[in-house]
Amino acid sequence: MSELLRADGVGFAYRKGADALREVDLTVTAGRHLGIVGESGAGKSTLLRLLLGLDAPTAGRLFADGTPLDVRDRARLRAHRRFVQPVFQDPYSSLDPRRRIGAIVSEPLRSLGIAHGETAATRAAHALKAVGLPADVVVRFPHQFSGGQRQRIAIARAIVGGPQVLLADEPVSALDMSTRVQVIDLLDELGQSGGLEGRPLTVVLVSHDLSVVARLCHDIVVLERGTVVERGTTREVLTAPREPYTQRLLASVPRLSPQS
Ligand SMILES: Nc1ncnc2c1ncn2[C@@H]1O[C@H](COP(=O)(O)OP(=O)(O)OP(=O)(O)O)[C@@H](O)[C@H]1O
Repeated sequence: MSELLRADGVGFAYRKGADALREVDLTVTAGRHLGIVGESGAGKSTLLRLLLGLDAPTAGRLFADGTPLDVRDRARLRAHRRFVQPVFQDPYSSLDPRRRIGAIVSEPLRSLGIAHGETAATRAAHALKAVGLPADVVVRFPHQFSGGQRQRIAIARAIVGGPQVLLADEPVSALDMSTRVQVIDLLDELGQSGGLEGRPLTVVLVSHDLSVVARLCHDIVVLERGTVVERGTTREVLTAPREPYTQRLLASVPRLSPQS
C-alpha cells in the first residue's frame, strides 16, 4: 500500500516551553484513515500542524508523497498544499463571512493555480455536490447555513483541489451529536468514493471523542505528552488497549463500533 505521509523521529519544541513532540514515528497509508488521540496537551494539534507544513520539526524528518517535506522550499510547500488539505474545528470562524460560498470553495483552485474562471466554478460545484449540497448554494453566504452545513462547505473547499490527504483537527467537536455522525459518515463516503478525482482520499483525524475516531478510522496512534505510547488497528487499540493511559482514555466512552 502506498505511503502518503511519514514522520521519522519527529520532535517539536515551541519557543517557550517543553517539547511538545518527541521521537514521533508515524505513517499514513493510502486508504487507511488514521486517528490521533490523546489527552488535552498531548501534542495532537502540533503534530497536525507539522504534517500540514505550517511548522518545521525541530528534530527528525517528515516525508510527503515520497519526498522530504522542507517547509522553507516554497515550491515544495506549494506541491504539499495540493497534496494535503486541512479541515478545522470551528465551521463558524473558518469561512470568510463576507464571501459567497462559490468564491470560498473555489479559492484553493485560484490560490494554487489549479483552475480559474468557469473551470474553477464547475469544480466548486462538483465539490459541493460531493458533500451533499445543492449547486445553488454558491450564491449564498456562510451565515445562511447551519454548523453541519458549514462544515460540509469547509470539506468541499478542502477537497476541491483533489488532495490525497485531509488533516482534520477536531472537525466535528463544535457540532451536535447527530450532525457529528453525518459529517463523519461524509468523510467515510468521500474516502471510499475517492474524493473528487477518483483517487483515494485518506483522513488523518484528531479527536478527543473516541466514538468519532472509532466510526471513521482504521488505525489509531495514541499520544501521551508528546510521545506515541500505543498504536495499532482501531479494533486492537480500542478493544484490547495495552497501555493504562489508553485504558483511561477509553474508560469514558460507553459504546464503540470500530472499523476493522
Ligand atoms: N503556541 C504555543 N506556544 C507554546 N506552547 C504551545 C503552543 N501551542 C501548544 N503548546 C503546548 O504544546 C503542547 C501540545 O499542545 P497541542 O495543542 O499540540 O496539544 P493537543 O493534544 O492538540 O491538545 P488539545 O486537545 O487541548 O487541543 C502543550 O503542552 C501546549 O501547552
